[in-house]
Amino acid sequence: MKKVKILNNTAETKKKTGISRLLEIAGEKRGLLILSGILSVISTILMFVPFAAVYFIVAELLKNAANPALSDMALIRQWGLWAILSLLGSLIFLYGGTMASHIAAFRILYSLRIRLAQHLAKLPMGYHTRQSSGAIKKTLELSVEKIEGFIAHQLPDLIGAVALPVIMLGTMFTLDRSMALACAVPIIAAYLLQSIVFYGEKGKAAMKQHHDALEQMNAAGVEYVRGMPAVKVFGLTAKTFLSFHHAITDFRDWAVEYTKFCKRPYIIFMTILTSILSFILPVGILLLSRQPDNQAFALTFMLFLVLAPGLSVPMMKLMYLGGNMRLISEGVERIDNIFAQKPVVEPEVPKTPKSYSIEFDHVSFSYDNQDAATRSEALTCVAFSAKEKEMTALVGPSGSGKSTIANLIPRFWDVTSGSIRIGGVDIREMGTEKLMEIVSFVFQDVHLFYDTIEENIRMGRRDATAAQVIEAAKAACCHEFIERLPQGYQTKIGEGGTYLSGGEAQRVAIARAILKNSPILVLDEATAFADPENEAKIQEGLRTLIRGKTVIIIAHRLSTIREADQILVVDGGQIVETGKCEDLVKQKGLYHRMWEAHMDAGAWALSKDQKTKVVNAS
Ligand SMILES: Nc1ncnc2c1ncn2[C@@H]1O[C@H](COP(=O)(O)OP(=O)(O)OP(=O)(O)O)[C@@H](O)[C@H]1O
Repeated sequence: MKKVKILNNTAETKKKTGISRLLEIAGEKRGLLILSGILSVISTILMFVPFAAVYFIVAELLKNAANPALSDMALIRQWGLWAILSLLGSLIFLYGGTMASHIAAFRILYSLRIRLAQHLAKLPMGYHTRQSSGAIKKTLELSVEKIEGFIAHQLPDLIGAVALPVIMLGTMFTLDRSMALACAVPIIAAYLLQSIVFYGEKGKAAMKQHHDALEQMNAAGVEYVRGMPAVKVFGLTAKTFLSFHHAITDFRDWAVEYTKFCKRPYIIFMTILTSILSFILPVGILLLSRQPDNQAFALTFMLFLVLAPGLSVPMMKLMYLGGNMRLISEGVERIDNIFAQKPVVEPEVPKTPKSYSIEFDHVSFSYDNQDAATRSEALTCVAFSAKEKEMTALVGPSGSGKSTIANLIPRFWDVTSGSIRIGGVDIREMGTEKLMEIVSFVFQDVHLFYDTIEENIRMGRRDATAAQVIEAAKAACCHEFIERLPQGYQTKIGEGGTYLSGGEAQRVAIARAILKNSPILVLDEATAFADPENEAKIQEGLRTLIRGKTVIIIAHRLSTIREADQILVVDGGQIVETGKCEDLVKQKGLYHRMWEAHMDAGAWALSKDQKTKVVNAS
């Protein structure tokens, strides 16, 4: 592997910021970039040749000003030819340089996005709940895209914009120091002004605000689009959906403030740069008035007048680059912030469990995204063991901690104290890859990817054949409805209006889990969306799925877990009752009350004459 340490999340990489960090990132494709730089410099030098040609042609004409017929026409034509050829050559080298920088940029972009995506997948769920997906999306897309712009376009421009003035000023100094100084003074002054204003603390703070405001706007925009059903139902608009509205107005306010902040220094900078001639003219005229017969000086003066305006073009480029660079640097900092997030800790020597029983050993847990002052434990000293190949059900009121217990098993979060063991091995000593291999999860909200149904099911096992996918779909009772879709298993979800109902999506998720066939299965509200017909099918799918597996199931409908080997009743983050259904009903505790409510709910019917019952069937 080549030098790709650049964006690894080490403390070392965190040290560099700004342009040096950008160059470090660009350094991943150093060879291509050096080639691009060399080609850009050659192109710049060639661009300078027409100026020299003009100089020599005019010198020849001036030499024979008294009798132009004596001018060496062959020499003049030769210089004319050189001017055209060098201009063409300059364009060819520029093309080569830009190609090299683009290839480098897109390779860097690719590897950066892949590494970012991989790193994000390794972060604990706590990070993802803390960060809005809009903000992450902005970093993944915009900030990375800006780096591409920097490497592909701005880096070669930067080399050209530095090389050209250096060559020009160098030539000027060899021709006439006083006039070269008159040229250099306004340029230095303009740059000092720019760096003081824009690179000062205020300029840096403005760039941070820019990214913050943009991130908030992105996050609120994603929220607005995601919450469209609620937006419609409650008649919200982009104006009345306040967080979105505020994000937009904040960004507008920032833009107005920043424009005000930049206005004056920008105008001064532009005025100085575009008026280099007004610095040279007085110096040149003064010197010429002292030696009116010096033809060579007159020629040099003329060359300065031709060259000087050309200096302002690369200088302007440098200014725009400076502005962009500040924006990009802030974006890079955000990328580095993601890399600096600690992934789920992996054991040095991963252990493999011998069996698939699950044991919660005095587990306490609190979510770290809550305000420290008001933070409370979501789970307190939870202890139970789920035997291998048995079904353990979690029931309890809403917010009691059932999903939290389930989410700790695949290490979406790590326990605050205590430990969770699978087959006697602490899950933190197991290696997440192994853990993910042995645990399947059917979530409350099924997420289907924008892909074919076949690929969505294959997510359970990447190497499954089409026949195995169909077999799993049949077992999960989804083969029939998939066959009815326009392109069967090749139908893309979300395309051409193909969407699945909640129950159908649940069955696809079950098919995935059947295909994965892992020995431990966590089912969170698997029948939450089901209508009676769907529920029967889901139950049938589940029966196939759970056979011979250690199952942890959270179910709202108590009837679905009647046969469970063990029921854990959770309340206020603690396990308050444990046993089989009939034993718990006899205990006359919380489960008994829930069971009664469940029975009531079964008999409940909607009628104008009956009073509405509020039933919590959990
Ligand atoms: N990501 C989170 N960040 C902070 N707090 C959370 C998070 N998820 C859940 N909680 C809190 O933890 C507690 C337990 O929530 P949990 O989702 O485990 O309950 P539950 O029993 O599964 O509820 P339900 O039956 O309604 O799904 C609640 O007080 C909840 O507000």
